[in-house]
Amino acid sequence: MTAYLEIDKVEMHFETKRGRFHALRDINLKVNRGEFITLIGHSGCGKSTLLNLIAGLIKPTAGTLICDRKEINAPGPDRGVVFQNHSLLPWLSCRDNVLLAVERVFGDRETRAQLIARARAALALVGLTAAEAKRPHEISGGMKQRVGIARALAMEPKLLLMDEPFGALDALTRARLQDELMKIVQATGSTVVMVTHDVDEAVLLSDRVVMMSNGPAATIGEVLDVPLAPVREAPRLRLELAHEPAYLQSREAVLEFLYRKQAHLEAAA
Ligand SMILES: Nc1ncnc2c1ncn2[C@@H]1O[C@H](COP(=O)(O)OP(=O)(O)OP(=O)(O)O)[C@@H](O)[C@H]1O
Repeated sequence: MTAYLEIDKVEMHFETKRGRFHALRDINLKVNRGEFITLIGHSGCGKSTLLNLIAGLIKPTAGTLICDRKEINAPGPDRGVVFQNHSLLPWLSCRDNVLLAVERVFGDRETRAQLIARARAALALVGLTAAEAKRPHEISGGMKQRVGIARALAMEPKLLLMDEPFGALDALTRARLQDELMKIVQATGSTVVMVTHDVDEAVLLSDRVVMMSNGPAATIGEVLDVPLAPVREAPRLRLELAHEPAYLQSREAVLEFLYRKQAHLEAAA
């Protein structure tokens, strides 16, 4: 089976005032359709850079990224992106923020009523029907983030890219949105690549946790297969997992990588 997303020998350098900066080296990763992947690593190791490469927002210095057999060289509606800061337009209602994205993808082949129906369905999926007419300043941080997710989902992307989508939220809101995301993934079967700093979030949600080494010239250090039933089959239940050996061992493996293996390298550098 060919992978849905294929990252092959990717290198990323940035030209800076102080010369060339080697951000990523020899990144190789294959993601299958329907898989949920998280990228985890210490701050500055290049997680967002890798996500931006997949989104097509930046181009690699070397190597190739292929999505659904086509080389990625620009952003596209097949890849929906959710950033940490919702980036909503403040003068538009929640519905119109979502509608804007929907129009870009489906505007040339659907009526306005159909486009509005799509925007409303996406807001319903994240539980925001009641807030449709509100503008961003009238809703909470968690709700804004849900509008951002609705906007990405409304484009029906085959690949959902999320850069610390819940990073700015309090722990309870974060847990609620993680649960919601699991339900959405089950309903849509989306393939997801998500950047996170949070070990529990990574293990709770993913089929595989991709652990990155420290930069400069960061690369994929280890990939952990999480031996739990995939979220796309049934949302995982956090309270049950708290005592589940497979969950606890996975969590320990990620902590070990981040705080023992990578901490040593950092100290030695
Ligand atoms: N446009 C750019 N120009 C120069 N250097 C950059 C650029 N973008 C990122 N970098 C550098 O590349 C490295 C990786 O940055 P990136 O934002 O991808 O890390 P990250 O793992 O997402 O960090 P964090 O977890 O703190 O968000 C950092 O050292 C950063 O300073």
